[in-house]
Amino acid sequence: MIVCVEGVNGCGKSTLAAILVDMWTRGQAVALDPVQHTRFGGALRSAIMAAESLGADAETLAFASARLHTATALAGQRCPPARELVVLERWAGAVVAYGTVAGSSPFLLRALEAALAGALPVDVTVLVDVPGEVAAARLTQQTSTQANRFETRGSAYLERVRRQYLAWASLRQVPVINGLQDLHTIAGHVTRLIETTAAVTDPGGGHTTKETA
Ligand SMILES: Nc1ncnc2c1ncn2[C@@H]1O[C@H](COP(=O)(O)OP(=O)(O)O)[C@@H](O)[C@H]1O
Ligand SMILES: Cc1cn([C@H]2C[C@H](O)[C@@H](COP(=O)(O)OP(=O)(O)O)O2)c(=O)[nH]c1=O
Repeated sequence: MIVCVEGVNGCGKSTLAAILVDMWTRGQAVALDPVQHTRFGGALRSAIMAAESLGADAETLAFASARLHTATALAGQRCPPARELVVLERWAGAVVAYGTVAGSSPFLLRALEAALAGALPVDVTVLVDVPGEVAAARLTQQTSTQANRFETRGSAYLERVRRQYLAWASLRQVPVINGLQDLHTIAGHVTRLIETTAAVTDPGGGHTTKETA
């Protein structure tokens, strides 16, 4: 089972991914950042962050390339069986939302979105939605990790990315979860979506997750 959590920086993806992994009872569960999952992706991300002036299409292509390489790596390990859980922090939605705000060509974005969708069979995708202001405030409070250049552009930038994410979710019928709710309520929503999908893909598999409190 591959679950993808999309959303702007600070919407709660990493925290939610950790909760989902912790709640999984069927088999192994792992959360991963598909950009940095491989050494190649990590190196690309460092190069993107270090680049002084990177054109929008070059930047979008580089992010997508890192993600596509992760798809190859996951396929090499064979895609997870229904009893295992992989939670991806962003996939194709990020390319569209961040890429649109960056000013990438719509043709390139459409092609990359299709390539990403074809590269990995994501079972459940959700968008965790928070206003840019809330996301920016959460990021300012975070002291554990060093902010990247996308995280220091402020609430207006995050709000623009959020709007693109919402437009994408509406077009692709991706469920939108209100990220202002309590984390366990959010995890409960995602768990129900996972259970519904699991009932179709692994009908005899029994309960997927622990009860949410
Ligand atoms: N639903 C929530 N309510 C309140 N705070 C939250 C919620 N989700 C995440 N946070 C907090 O917001 C900050 C950013 O969360 P994080 O999971 O790192 O976001 P992301 O991975 O999307 O950048 C963290 O300090 C986290 O504890
Ligand atoms: C253009 C573009 C930007 N971004 C932005 C959003 C992230 O803040 C930043 C780094 O991505 P990533 O390493 O996936 O996430 P994070 O640092 O938030 O854990 O790049 C993408 O993720 N994908 C894209 O296609």
